[in-house]
Amino acid sequence: MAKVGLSPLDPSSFSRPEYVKVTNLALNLNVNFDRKIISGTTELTVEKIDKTVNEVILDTLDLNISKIYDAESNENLEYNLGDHIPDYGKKLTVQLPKNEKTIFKIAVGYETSPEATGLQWLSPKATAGQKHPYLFSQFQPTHARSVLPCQDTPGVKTPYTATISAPQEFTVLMSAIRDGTKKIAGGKLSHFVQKVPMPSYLIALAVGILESRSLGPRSHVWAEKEIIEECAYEFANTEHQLKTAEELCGPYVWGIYDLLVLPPSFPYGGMENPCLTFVTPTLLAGDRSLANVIAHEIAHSWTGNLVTNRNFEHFWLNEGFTVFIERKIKGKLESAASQDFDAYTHVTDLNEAITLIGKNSPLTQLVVNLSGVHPDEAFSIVPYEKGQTFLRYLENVVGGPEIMEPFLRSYFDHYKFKSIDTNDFKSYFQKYFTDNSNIASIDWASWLHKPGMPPVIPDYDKSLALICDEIFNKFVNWNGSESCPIKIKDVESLSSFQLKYILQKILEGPVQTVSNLQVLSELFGFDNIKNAEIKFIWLRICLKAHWEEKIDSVFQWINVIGRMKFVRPLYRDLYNWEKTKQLALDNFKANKQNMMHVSAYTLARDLHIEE
Ligand SMILES: CC/C=C\C/C=C\C[C@@H](O)/C=C/C=C/C=C\[C@@H](O)CCCC(=O)O
Ligand SMILES: [Zn+2]
Repeated sequence: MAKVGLSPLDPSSFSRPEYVKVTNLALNLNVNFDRKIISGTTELTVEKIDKTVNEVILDTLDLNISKIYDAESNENLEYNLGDHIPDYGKKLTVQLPKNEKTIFKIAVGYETSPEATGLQWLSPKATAGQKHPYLFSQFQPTHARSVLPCQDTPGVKTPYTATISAPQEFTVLMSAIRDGTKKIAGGKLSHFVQKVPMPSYLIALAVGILESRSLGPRSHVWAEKEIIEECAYEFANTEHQLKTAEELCGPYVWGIYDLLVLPPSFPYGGMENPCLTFVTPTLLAGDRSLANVIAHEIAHSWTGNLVTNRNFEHFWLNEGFTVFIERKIKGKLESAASQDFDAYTHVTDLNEAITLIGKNSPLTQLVVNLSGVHPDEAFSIVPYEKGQTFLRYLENVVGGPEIMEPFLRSYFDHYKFKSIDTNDFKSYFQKYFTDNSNIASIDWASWLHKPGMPPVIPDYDKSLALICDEIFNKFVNWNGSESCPIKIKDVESLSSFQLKYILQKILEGPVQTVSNLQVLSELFGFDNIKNAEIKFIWLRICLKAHWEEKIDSVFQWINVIGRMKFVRPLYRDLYNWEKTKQLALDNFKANKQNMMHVSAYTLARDLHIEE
């Protein structure tokens, strides 16, 4: 059911940019760690699209508004705040000055709530340095409205400037070009400019005690000093990845590409905030093996950030394209076999996700209906993996990468700086390939609108998987009485992705005995494994085997890291084992105040807790 007052163009926003549209944002905000609030003014430039309309509609969530005024005349403006709709907030309707102008500057004075869903305020003990607090944001999909009044829909893109005041010793970073700092009494001002129009969900802010290291001509990595050298080592290939992405996609328009490695509670692997990708420290494997997430975030510089889904019902346009490009970068930097291995092994993940959601659930369609469903609730890997599968299928139909890649560059160029929906993509594709008779066979309706697994799974190169299948078969056919049939020499040349694939097969296969798992653990050194992807699957295998000694390790890990990709399945596994069900519920209750809103919100649903 659609929620009252939400837009017909975007079921997750109150705003109506088709009448009056925000065209620029200027933030002037102060960060108060003691009160856990941000306060100040956001100035919005708005333009009448429909000259007969005299009000602008904005999204807000838990903002305490003190006044709204015409920034040019300083005259107060009338406004109305609607009823609070859980998860969506309040519709803010501002009456525009009554004159002949079509462009206005309105300023909103306000402060945020300490519970702002788009912010995480960390106490010193949740940081590596342990001495100072830390603040970071995560606005995708609809949390920008908890920090600034805005048209919080990806259908609206604007440039922004910001002046942020914070205590002197802190570094302030945003998804923008840094434009200098100035000392003031009791703190400092940090200035930012983002000239490229972008949606509200890409505005980002982090404030902490940070250091940086250069990664290349247009990149720095930022992190707390305790992990900065590790980060500089891990992400040393960033410039190679950027150059490869540019060869595939066209010019990089954002100027700089910096990385910020956040404290472990960050809920995602990475977030593609322009000029400053946010990443989880769970990428720090020590051997650069998880830097594919950086390729993913770099790819977003075109897919999502330059060409943006009009609303989150078309999220696959952001994420399916991004995974497709990420794997192409991998193919160019490593090999075609590893590109395909990545795609092939994720078919299993897609299947697992679809089974969990329900193979007939409309949320497993590529294009979803989000009326009455919050995007955070609908989020899964389906748009990522089903989306990339569709694009790979289309690539095969049109004649391969040599034909598809020029199309991709043309598509990015055609729709750059715009927000589009699936029909825009479809019509551009059909027009571009109008002379290609193969495209008549594409069953668009099934691909886009049917739930469940994709209609076609492309014939991927499985050479790297076959090596793993042999090792897996040896292990599962082992009765445990003779010595383990897997030897060091069988596994030492495996990549961490191959090891992960073997473990995934073990997880999906029959329950293992603890004694067989002990042998496997010694062989691979799982007790001290640094690679978070391996650690994750390994702990799931241990829980499935009801290996009681490992329960503590699981809780220790999920109480430190916040990455939902790992934390959610582990909580679900704990919930599904009678011995750990109540422990999981108690642990969640004890720790949810340390989690970001999105983690607490989705975990409460996973654990069937009525909030
Ligand atoms: C069908 C889905 C419909 C709507 C979802 C829209 C937004 C989802 C929202 O919850 C925000 C997602 C943010 C994602 C950020 C990063 C991911 O790419 C990370 C993926 C998982 C990981 O690696 O940790
Ligand atoms: Zn992504």
